[in-house]
Amino acid sequence: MAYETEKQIAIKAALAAGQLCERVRHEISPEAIEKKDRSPVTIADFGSQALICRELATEFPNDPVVGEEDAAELKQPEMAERLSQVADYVGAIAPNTTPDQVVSWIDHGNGSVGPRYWTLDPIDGTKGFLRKDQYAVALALVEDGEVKVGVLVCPALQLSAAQPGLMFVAVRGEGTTMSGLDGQNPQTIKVVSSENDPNLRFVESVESGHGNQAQQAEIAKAAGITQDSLRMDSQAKYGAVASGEAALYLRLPSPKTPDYREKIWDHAAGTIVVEEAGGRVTDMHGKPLDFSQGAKLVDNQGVVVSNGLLHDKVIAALQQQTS
Ligand SMILES: Nc1ncnc2c1ncn2[C@@H]1O[C@H](COP(=O)(O)O)[C@@H](O)[C@H]1OP(=O)(O)O
Ligand SMILES: [Mg+2]
Ligand SMILES: [Mg+2]
Ligand SMILES: [Mg+2]
Repeated sequence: MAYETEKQIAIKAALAAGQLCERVRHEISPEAIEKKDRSPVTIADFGSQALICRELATEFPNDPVVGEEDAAELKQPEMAERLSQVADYVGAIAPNTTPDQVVSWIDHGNGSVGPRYWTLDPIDGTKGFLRKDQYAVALALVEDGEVKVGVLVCPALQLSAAQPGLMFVAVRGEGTTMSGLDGQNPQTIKVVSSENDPNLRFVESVESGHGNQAQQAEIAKAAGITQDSLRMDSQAKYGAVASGEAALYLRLPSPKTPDYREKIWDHAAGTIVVEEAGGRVTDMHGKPLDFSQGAKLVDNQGVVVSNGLLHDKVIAALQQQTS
């Protein structure tokens, strides 16, 4: 099987990072939420990136990693205490970790997009993380602009009666699986395959500023969706489409930030998870997402993620609106 080592290492690293994030999150006090104290997400973000980069640097020393975070802030003298907190959390999983190692692992994520690279969002959906809603650890391997391996660890996601905590894993040409966070018994998943499916609904961000909720509602309606949207933080939305919990995910540019360009780490892992489950991912003009241009998807605007069946209808509705 292709990319077997990459897949196994990515799973191991993302699960360890998810474990660290959950430990930090369980310790968030209600007062911290009240005060809008962002330190828990800072600690978990840095710890997650450190653990994943440590694994990738050891196993694939020649592969650049394009991670969301860097250690510039954490290296400041006034951040010494924060850095030692991060080192303690990382050390619980990778014993004897020093603060210097943490800094150098995080900075391993400062790589550039090239013919082969990894991209990492150590916590996608920081607002969801702090609200104790959805968030994801998202890791993907990209070669020649095409995502080849994607892992999404969603520690708070619960789609059936089972325990919360789901992992989605996809390898190009080999399908997508979903499992619990023990990684046992991965099940192959498929997108919604009929227009009569009760899950013919759409997902969108909780954050109104990350999209255009009014336009998203109109387009979903034009595509034949009659149910209200399901709002969810993070790339967990891609997991919802891949597993057939929803048929469409719309992320249209917010009128407040029309020039916003999406980041590669916010979409790479999710894209392959949906495509390998039988779905489609493009921008709002129907163009494939181009992961070869740098950290931003400079040639794409908005994102449309579907079960495939609905895709052309959605793009046509968008074209009609703007013509
Ligand atoms: N104006 C914007 N439009 C779309 N996405 C945004 C915007 N501002 C921030 N984001 C990104 O949305 C992601 C969260 O998505 P969701 O709302 O679906 O959970 C974050 O990674 C965040 O990036 P950043 O970390 O740079 O703020
Ligand atoms: Mg993100
Ligand atoms: Mg993030
Ligand atoms: Mg962020």
